[in-house]
Amino acid sequence: MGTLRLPRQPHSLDPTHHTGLRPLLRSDRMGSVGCRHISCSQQNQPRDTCYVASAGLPDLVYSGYSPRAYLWDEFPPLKEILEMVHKALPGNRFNSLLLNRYKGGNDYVGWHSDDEKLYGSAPEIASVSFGCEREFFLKKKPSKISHAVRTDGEPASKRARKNTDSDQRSFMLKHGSMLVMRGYTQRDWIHSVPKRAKVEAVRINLTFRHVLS
Ligand SMILES: O=C(O)CCC(=O)C(=O)O
Ligand SMILES: [Fe+2]
Repeated sequence: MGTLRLPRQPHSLDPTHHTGLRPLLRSDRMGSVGCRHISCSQQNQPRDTCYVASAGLPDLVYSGYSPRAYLWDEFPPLKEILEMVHKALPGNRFNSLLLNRYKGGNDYVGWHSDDEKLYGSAPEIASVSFGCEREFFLKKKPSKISHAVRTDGEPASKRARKNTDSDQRSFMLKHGSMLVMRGYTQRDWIHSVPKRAKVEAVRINLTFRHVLS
C-alpha cells in the first residue's frame, strides 16, 4: 500500500516572489509573464494553462493534450520561483512546470493523478499557489482486488473498499503556499480543485515536476 506523504501544513514561500506574476493575477482574459502572453483556455481546458520545460525533454501528453513546451528563459519570473523552490526542497531538480490560471470560481481541474510515465513511478511534485485561495482535494483510488480471489461469493468488483474519511484530504491553498506531493501520491491518490460559485478572483498555480530524460 502506498503512502501519502504531505506536510501537515503546506510550506509557505516569500510572497514577494510573485511580483512578476502580478499581471496574470488580474482578471482580464489575457495575462502575461514577463514579456510573454499566456492565452486563455488553451485547447478547451476549463482554465488557462502554460507548459514550461528545459530543452530536449520528451513531450508531455496528458488527458489528450500535448502542450507546446516554452523555455525557462522566456519566463524569467518563473525561473526565479523555480530557484526558490529548489532552495526550499534541496535534492530536487525540477525541469518542467505546468502553470494553471483559474480566472474565477468557474475554472477548475477535475479529478486526476499526475501519473504520466515520463515522471517516473514516485514523482515529487511541488505545487505553488498565488492569488485567490482555493480548496484542493485528495481522494484515495479504490484499492485493486484481484478478480481471481473470492472469499464470500460476492464478485470482487462489488467488494471494492468504500472510501472513508481517512481516504480523503483537503487543503485550502493560500497565496504563497507550497504543497508537496511525493512517494506514491500519484499512484494511489487522485486530486482536484473544484468549481466554487462565490469565487471571483484569479488564482495561479505552478506545479514543478521532474521529467525523466
Ligand atoms: O491547481 C492546483 O492546485 C492543482 C493543479 C494540478 O493538479 C495539475 O496541474 O496537475
Ligand atoms: Fe495534478
